[in-house]
Amino acid sequence: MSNEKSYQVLAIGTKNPAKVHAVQEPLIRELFEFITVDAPSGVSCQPFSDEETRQGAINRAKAALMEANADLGIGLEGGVSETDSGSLLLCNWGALVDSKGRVWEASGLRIPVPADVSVALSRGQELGTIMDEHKNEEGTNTREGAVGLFTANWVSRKDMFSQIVKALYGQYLLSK
Ligand SMILES: O=P(O)(O)OP(=O)(O)OP(=O)(O)OC[C@H]1O[C@@H](n2cnc3c(O)ncnc32)[C@H](O)[C@@H]1O
Ligand SMILES: [Mg+2]
Repeated sequence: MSNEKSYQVLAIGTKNPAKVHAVQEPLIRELFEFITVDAPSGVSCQPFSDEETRQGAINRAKAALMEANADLGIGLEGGVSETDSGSLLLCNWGALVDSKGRVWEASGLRIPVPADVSVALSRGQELGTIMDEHKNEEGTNTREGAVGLFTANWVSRKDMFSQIVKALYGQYLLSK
């Protein structure tokens, strides 16, 4: 008789290292084989509402699961949402799906987008591009992200998405 435990395949619907590490770090002791998939979000590159961002996360999770023929799929999506007064908030969503079609959702930290960045977003620029120009660097979205820049690096993009991942996985465990 074998004592070996079986690994489940968890497909992560992105190749962005900030998001991939946000999934791998909290789940490192769980029995998962991780596969990264460049999954389409099915929404705009820069989601502009809570609902669009949430839908992007669900679409990515489902596409990753299908593509990798995995047991579980996870999607993480960043966007902005408008408040009643017209200002913008950074918003972030995650979704976990299983092969039976069940879906778990969680959203993360919301933080105001500074006025000058909001103006650039309203002109149609993508947040990642605006952040890169601001820092005069490339690929800030794969590292600290906008949330890092807006919090003096007290919260990184990975930390923020990790909390979403923990909330997703906890809900999934409770449902088993
Ligand atoms: O490869 P993917 O997974 O698409 O990674 P991404 O960085 O493009 O991530 P999203 O599509 O989820 O994010 C939408 C846009 O918001 C940007 N962004 C950067 N930092 C962010 C943050 O902390 N929160 C939300 N969005 C952020 C991101 O670069 C995109 O322009
Ligand atoms: Mg993107």
